Amino acid sequence: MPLSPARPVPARIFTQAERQAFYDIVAARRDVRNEFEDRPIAEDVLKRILAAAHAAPSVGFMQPWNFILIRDPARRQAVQAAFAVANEEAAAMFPDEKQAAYRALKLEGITKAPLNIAVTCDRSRGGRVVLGRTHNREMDIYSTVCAVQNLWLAARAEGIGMGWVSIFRPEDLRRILGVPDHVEIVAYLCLGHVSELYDRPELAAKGWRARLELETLVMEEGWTGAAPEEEEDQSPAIR
Ligand SMILES: Cc1cc2c(cc1C)N(C[C@H](O)[C@H](O)[C@H](O)COP(=O)(O)O)c1[nH]c(=O)[nH]c(=O)c1N2
Repeated sequence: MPLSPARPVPARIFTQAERQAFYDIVAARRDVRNEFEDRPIAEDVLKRILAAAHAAPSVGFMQPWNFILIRDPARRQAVQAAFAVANEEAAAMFPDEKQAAYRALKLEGITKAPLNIAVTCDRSRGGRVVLGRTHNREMDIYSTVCAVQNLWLAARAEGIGMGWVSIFRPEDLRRILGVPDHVEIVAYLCLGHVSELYDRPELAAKGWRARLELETLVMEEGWTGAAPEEEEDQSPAIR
């Protein structure tokens, strides 16, 4: 395939409607646990979502990710069982007065969602010395998280809900999925069509934790001290 010349081409200017569509998708993305419908995701849709993930930035263009697609009900049952063990341990970590509220939350859609995806980071890809990772070894993990966020937004654009489940003993997932030691499991994701979604984070809707005010998080020129936590804002549209 002929390569295009190695110099910049004009940057496309997006229309106001295109920009707004992007911000609407960002604002309407949710972490989904329970609203999954029981119908498969079409292969062409899945391909586009994965292509969006693969278009993410990565340190030294390392592209350290793999996407393990998990559809087998028996394997998802095993993952669900691993979650249940860890979730019981998790509940016990909260102060007594929060444990009942924690146990009332639904924190995964592993068997309800028709598709699970484990996103991994191959820490050996691209060799030992990677451009941009020379002074911070975690940059390949951060890159993989960028891919997860692209995947999450693309899924929402396609009408697919996604939930991230992180309440596992890492060694349990590694065993169930047969992941080798040099590869880190960065995210375990549940995906499926959704026709209903919360209009704000479910944890906010259920009173677990409120969204912080953006203005309290922005600092000028240097660290000026974290502000005390404020009242919930109502997740306004981004305009
Ligand atoms: C790294 C990471 C890990 C997790 C999550 C997210 C991220 C980024 N979230 C989802 C999280 O609770 C959710 O994103 C916030 O509550 C905000 O809600 P929205 O994503 O805006 O709907 C999440 N949710 C859940 O029900 N079980 C889980 O184990 C996790 N784990």
